[in-house]
Formats: sequence, C-alpha cells, structure tokens
Amino acid sequence: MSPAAIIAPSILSADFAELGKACADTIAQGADWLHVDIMDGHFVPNMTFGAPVVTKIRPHVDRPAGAYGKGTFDCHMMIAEPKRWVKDFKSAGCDLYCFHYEAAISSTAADSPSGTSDAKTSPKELIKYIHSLDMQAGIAIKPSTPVDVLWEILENSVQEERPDMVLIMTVEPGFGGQSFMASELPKVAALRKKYPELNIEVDGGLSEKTIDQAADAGANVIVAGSAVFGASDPGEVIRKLREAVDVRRGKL
Ligand SMILES: O=C(CO)[C@@H](O)[C@H](O)COP(=O)(O)O
Ligand SMILES: [Fe+2]
Repeated sequence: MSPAAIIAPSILSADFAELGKACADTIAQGADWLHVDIMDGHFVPNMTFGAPVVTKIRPHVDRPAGAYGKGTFDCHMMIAEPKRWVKDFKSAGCDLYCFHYEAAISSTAADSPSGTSDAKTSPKELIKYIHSLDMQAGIAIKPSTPVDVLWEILENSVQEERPDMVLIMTVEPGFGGQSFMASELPKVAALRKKYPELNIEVDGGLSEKTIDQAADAGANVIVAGSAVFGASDPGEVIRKLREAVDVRRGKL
C-alpha cells in the first residue's frame, strides 16, 4: 500500500507579517507539515527568506523532538548552493531538507555565487551529509529534468545515501499561484510503480481541481499554497486534499 497522505501547505502564500501565527493556525486546521520555500534569487528568479526567519517561526509549531510527524518543517531549498546551508537550517529547526538535483550537480567552485569549494557536492554525498545531521533528505526535480536522473540515486544500496522523499515540481519553481502542469505526472507514476512506499511530493498548482490527477498518479505528499491560504475555510481544503489521496491508497 502506498503511504498515507501528508498535506504540507506552502507558507509562501501566507501573510509574511504574521508568519508564526499563520504556521500555528495551519497546523491547527489539520495540516501535517509546513512547506517552507527558500529562494535565493540565483537558482530561481525570486527571493524569500533564510535560516534566521525559520529560527523565529519554528517555536510557533510544536513537534516531538526527533519525530517527523505533525509539525515537520519541510524546507524546499530553491538555492544554488544546497550544501552550504545544511547546518544553518538544521540549527534553525528544519526537519526535512529538500534540495534540487539541478543545483547539486552544478554547485562547483567555478560557477557558484560564493566561489567557495564548499559548494561542491554530489546528490549522494549531500543526502549522506543531511542524514548525518539527523534531518530527513529530499531531492527535487524541475519540469525540465527527466525522472531518469533519480533511478541511480534511489537504487543506491547505501541507505544513508538514499533520499527519504522525492519532490516532483508541477510548476517552474520560483512563484506561488501558477498553473498545474499535468505533463509532470508520468514522472510521479513511474516513481510510484517502482517505489510503493516512497514519499512522493508534488508542488505547484495543487488544488481541489487538480488533486485527483496527482493522487491517481501516486503522489502522497501534497504541497498547496494559494489553494489553502486563499481559501475562506483552509481546514476544508486540507481535508479534501487528504481524502483524495487516501481513497486511492491500496489501489495504486
Ligand atoms: O515551490 C514552490 C514555487 O516555487 C511552491 O511551493 C509554491 O509556493 C506552491 O504554491 P501554489 O502553486 O500551491 O500556489
Ligand atoms: Fe515549494
């Protein structure tokens, strides 16, 4: 049976002047995780915030130490140098550090914004490093990246080098409120077929209108920003997203 639904509202669409309260309210309304979009203006053409803001909002949400249940901070790192910020985000209270494959493979001393050798990494090394700091590791791919790049990483026999979650972007990363790209769903279906128990996250344009397609393909971790924060009853949207995923469990 595929894993249970995990609903992770993206706080990119929350009121940034009230971010701590927005996080607490969203968990109280039934969200499982909080999806925290970190953008650096290099990897994507937009900027959000860094570890100091995460440090400030983290105490607004309870979660048992060391657990990855309700209240998990799912940090989506849309940044050019994913290795560089792992420790800072661990200290800030990040539970799941999800980096982009495209950033990891091009983070070299020559082309990184910082120009430091610390930018060098490989996806497997980075996953191992994230695990060594007791966080879960996620790997994300953009719409232009084929799912095939993930097979070697997922089939690795060394457990510390395997990701806990894969994120399939269903919009171009950078902004909330974009239209859902159904063209990305065959990636989800291919992953689910090979990995029945893997957490597969979809991010971008998810709503009550698009959730059925994503759930049919096998996604179980559902990010939704504008659909949740723009709703008059966010709790109702969260319930509907969860139900759409959970009715398909066991049928995939
Ligand atoms: O990572 C991103 C955008 O780059 C997302 O997490 C968005 O914030 C999702 O917003 P909606 O498409 O649900 O409004
Ligand atoms: Fe995201």
